[in-house]
Amino acid sequence: MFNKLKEKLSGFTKSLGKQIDEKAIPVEPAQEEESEIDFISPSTPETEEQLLSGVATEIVNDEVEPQKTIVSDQTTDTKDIDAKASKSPEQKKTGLVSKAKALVFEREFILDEKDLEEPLWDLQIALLESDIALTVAEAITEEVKSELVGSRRKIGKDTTDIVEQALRNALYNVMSANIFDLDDYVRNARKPVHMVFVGINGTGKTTSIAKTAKRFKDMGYSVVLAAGDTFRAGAIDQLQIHGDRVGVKVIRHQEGGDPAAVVYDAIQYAKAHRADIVLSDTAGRMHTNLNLMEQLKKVCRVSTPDLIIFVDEAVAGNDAVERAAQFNEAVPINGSILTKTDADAKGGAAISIAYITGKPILFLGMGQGYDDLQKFDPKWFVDQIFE
Ligand SMILES: Nc1nc2c(ncn2[C@@H]2O[C@H](COP(=O)(O)OP(=O)(O)OP(=O)(O)O)[C@@H](O)[C@H]2O)c(=O)[nH]1
Repeated sequence: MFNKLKEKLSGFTKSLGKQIDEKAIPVEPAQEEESEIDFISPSTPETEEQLLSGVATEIVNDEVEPQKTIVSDQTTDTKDIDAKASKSPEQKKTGLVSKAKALVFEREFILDEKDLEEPLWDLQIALLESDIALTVAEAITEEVKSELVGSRRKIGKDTTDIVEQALRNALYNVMSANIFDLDDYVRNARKPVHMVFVGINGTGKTTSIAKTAKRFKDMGYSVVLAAGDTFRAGAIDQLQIHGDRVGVKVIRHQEGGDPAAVVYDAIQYAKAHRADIVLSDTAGRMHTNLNLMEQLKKVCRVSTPDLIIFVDEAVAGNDAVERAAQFNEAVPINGSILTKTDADAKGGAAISIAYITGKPILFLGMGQGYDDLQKFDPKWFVDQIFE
């Protein structure tokens, strides 16, 4: 999953990490420790021993005090304490010198806009090549820039950590638009909750309905399916097979019938049988097919769904994002399901779709089995990319 994207982001992280490494400079030791370094400074020879013995006494006292209680029942510790207390001034001095050295080797860096110009350009290209929509790629690079430019940052051994964290935050932020917990919603909503699934042909809409039905059924809800794709030959039977396999009722009419009537009947059935959830299939259609889009608007108007869920395949990249935006204009969607993420190397649609539509991703389809449905969580997603 997302292997190409992982490669590209890792390339960016490494090259900017290297640049930071080259730019990083040793830092002045912090104030407190500076005074300790002064004790061993050859420029103050008369006071050095005095000061040093003062500090050493403090250290020894610090170390002895808390252990006094242990001393009474652990005789071996007494030796330790004695050893510490009897360190020569030279030994104490060496301890302080090594402490000072460790501090001097800490490094920090400040990046300015110019430092980042080229790497951020490379990042933007890498994101575009991963099928991330232009506005989203710009938003990500802006976030990375604002996190890295200007502020003074200390670095540890691995400079790539800093870059990775900036990227993680940026990706998380663009993907977490209007986070919405579908499970909470269903738990609290008036029943039956009605969800209509929309999208183009062949992207995995019917399979996603079956997966969603199974998921809710496993959670203890009773689910009814509405075979609202009366347009495509075989679509009704296909949904029936899925319904039988996952063990939920399917309401169906004749092929070529009015989809709004099927959906209406499914809701009546659910009310009569106190079912919790109705999931309605609709005919796949291109967003450019105006007649079919008008028909979809009618289905959504007549059946007043609680949620309209857009389904598309992650492998379609930018096309999926564009379709989501256009369906959202026709019948305001509440969220998306992205299928076939298991076969998607680029990750562009998954990263862009929530940002572009302003509506959250609800689930990711991750295989052909009924359980291959992952509730979407931006943090989980970002972890997958950097695992
Ligand atoms: N690898 C993989 N395949 C999937 C996933 N979801 C669906 N598929 C497959 O995609 C194909 C199309 O799925 P359908 O559910 O029939 O697609 P649809 O959108 O309902 O198509 P229409 O009925 O033509 O509207 C099937 O072979 C599914 O098994 C997924 O998450 N991963």
